[in-house]
Amino acid sequence: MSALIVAAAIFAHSPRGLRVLAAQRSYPQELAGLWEFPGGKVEPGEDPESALRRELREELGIEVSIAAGVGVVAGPDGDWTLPGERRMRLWAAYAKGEPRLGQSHTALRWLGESDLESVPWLEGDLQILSPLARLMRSLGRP
Ligand SMILES: Nc1nc2c([nH]c(=O)n2[C@H]2C[C@H](O)[C@@H](COP(=O)(O)OP(=O)(O)OP(=O)(O)O)O2)c(=O)[nH]1
Repeated sequence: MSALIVAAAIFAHSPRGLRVLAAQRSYPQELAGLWEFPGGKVEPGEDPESALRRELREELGIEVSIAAGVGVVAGPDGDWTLPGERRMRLWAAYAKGEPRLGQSHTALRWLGESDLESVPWLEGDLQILSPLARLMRSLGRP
């Protein structure tokens, strides 16, 4: 069984439309500077959604509510396949409160669906950008 990573596409409504939070990794050196969905590894014995909530609390100091009617942003096989025998489960969520920059990241940025490609994402996340843009268009519609 490959290691499960849990992460969130955290949305916020802004006057210019729906935005999603991208976070720039601070470590390890080979990933530093690349952008990701905040999250991390599930610890032994932890259920995935609790792991997600713990990571978001630790990394950004926020609680989230999972987006009603969306839940998980699924790939072709549900969880997304990442390089290095990893899988990632990605939830659509809304932040309660403003995310704060912690030790894990060097920058946070709210991106609209048309500027998702304006930052260099981790390689495994590139497959998610088009489905995410589609989801953002549908969620952003009145
Ligand atoms: N959080 C996150 N990790 C991702 C994404 N895409 C992607 O390939 N990964 C990879 C990078 C890492 O190899 C792995 C996540 O590990 P991590 O180092 O963030 O996990 P963690 O917060 O539990 O870290 P640590 O305990 O090792 O410090 O998954 C993504 O969008 N978000």
